[in-house]
Amino acid sequence: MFKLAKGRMSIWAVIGAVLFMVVQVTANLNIPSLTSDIVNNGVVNGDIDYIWRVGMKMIVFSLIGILAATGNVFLASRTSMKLGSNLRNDIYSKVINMSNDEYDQIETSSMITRTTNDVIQIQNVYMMMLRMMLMSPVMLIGASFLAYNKNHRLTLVFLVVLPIMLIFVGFLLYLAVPKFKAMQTKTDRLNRVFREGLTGVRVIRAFRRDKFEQDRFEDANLDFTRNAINVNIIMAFSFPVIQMIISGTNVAIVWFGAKLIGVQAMPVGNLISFMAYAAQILVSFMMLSMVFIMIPRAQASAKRIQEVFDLKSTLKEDEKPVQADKTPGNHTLKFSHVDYRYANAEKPVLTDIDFKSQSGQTIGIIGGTGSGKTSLVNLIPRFYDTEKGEIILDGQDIRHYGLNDLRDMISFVPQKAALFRGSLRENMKFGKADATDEEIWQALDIAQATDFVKEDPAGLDQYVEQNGDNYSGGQRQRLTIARALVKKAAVYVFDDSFSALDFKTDAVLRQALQDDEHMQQSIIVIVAERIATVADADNILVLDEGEVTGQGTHNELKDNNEIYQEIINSQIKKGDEV
Ligand SMILES: Nc1ncnc2c1ncn2[C@@H]1O[C@H](COP(=O)(O)OP(=O)(O)OP(=O)(O)O)[C@@H](O)[C@H]1O
Repeated sequence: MFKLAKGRMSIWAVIGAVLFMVVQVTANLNIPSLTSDIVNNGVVNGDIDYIWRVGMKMIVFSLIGILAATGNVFLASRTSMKLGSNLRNDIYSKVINMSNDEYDQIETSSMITRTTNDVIQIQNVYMMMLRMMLMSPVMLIGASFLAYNKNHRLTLVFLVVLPIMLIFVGFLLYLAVPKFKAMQTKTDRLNRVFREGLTGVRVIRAFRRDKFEQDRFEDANLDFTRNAINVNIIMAFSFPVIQMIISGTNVAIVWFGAKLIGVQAMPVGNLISFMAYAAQILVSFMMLSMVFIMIPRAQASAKRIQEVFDLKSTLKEDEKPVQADKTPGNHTLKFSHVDYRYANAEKPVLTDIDFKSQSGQTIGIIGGTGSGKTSLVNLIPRFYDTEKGEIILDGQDIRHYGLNDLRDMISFVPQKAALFRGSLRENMKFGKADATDEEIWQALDIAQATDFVKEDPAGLDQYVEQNGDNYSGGQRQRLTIARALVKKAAVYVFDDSFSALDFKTDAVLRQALQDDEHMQQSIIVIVAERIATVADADNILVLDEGEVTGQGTHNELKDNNEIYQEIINSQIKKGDEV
């Protein structure tokens, strides 16, 4: 937990909070002594002047205490909130820069809980620590010392009370800590089920799984609620017990104190201040135990956050990266006997992938579902790294380029069309921040998106909802294609990006790509399940179970590749054009 705070909290704010706390405790500890003074020397002797003088002192100490407490709360809150904010930023930046292998290791819902709920636990516990954890021992020691000074014999009461308190707090910790710790994993489960339900709501409705999903959610919710209720029961049960212990202590103090006053072994005022110190001792003891209840939960949260930071990047950056050539023309791409295996997978998903291409050429990749097409293209921008073999771009192993430099050379249209909430213009500028409207319209033209974009009078200012939900599947695909085209790259990868387009649009779009001057100077990689989409490619790779069973032009493969023929036959049967 302390490791997480290192460098993310202002040391000056921490020192400031501690100093304010010391001032606050000193002021608070002085007030009971002044009370006994005012009673013993002012009230008992009827000395009004004395009462005024000491009274004024009490007011000054109270004001100092209030101001110091305000300063302490301000600095403690500020620096712990800052810690929370820094942690969130760092987790986000870690996640954004993760390789897909690392990303696959922690579920998205858990990642969200870690960034929000877990960070809040850490932030709260630091605030408590700066407020109470440091204050309690100082107050405990100070109050005990001063109480002992007021009357040695009365202090013996604590020899009975403190062990009772210790046993009770120990019991409380034993009951509450596991439940507090479990809160985080239960929050995770609740978020996961909720998230799945939300993202898959249409599927759930279509398959009439509403009841099943509702039960699943209720189950997770009930589990979470039960735990939360148990935690609250324990806490609710603890307060009256503590109150009872405090009241019992007061009764004992008054009982024995009265006897001491009776035999004139102690002045009346000392009894009053002794009771105040006793309250301070017990309250600080309680505050300390509360912190000890909260720390294990925060530690569990800290462990979960640290797990994210500790994810080792499998993507190693070259210490002396070579400069990438981002100018159009003259680019080459070569896969040299590439194997790839997902983390923890038994066998490679890609074996001995070998092909080459150059600017102006289109590579088609075709194969059945799960044959490894997406896995293959994901290797080009280094979303994952090859297990064996090399991918060579412009004569250099892609691992020799800086990661950002490499990704600048590639424009990628992922299988799942993802758009972001904001204006269409903002979405289109994703790959080229300074793109002009003209460039954007040109890309929309090639992507066959101009017509439906123009239907909205807001044009490029039209609003894109989260995930691009206000567009149809085909429209979303065309917009993601346009976004990729706005970026001027050496390699364009279209991962099954034409699947939601009708045949005509698919054909017109591909023709427009071929006619575009910049595209003619780039390498185009098109992944498809439809023969028609890749038929014009200069080289088509036929993938089957991660292996290239053949490569060549449409006509070559049509004649001599069995799998290609099977795909053609299956699509002819379905009535598709070839
Ligand atoms: N993140 C992952 N972790 C583990 N295995 C994966 C992962 N992604 C894909 N796979 C496995 O790799 C194999 C190839 O998947 P891939 O997505 O590359 O196929 P594909 O040809 O693109 O399929 P589709 O056309 O259905 O998208 C599949 O068997 C799949 O289960």
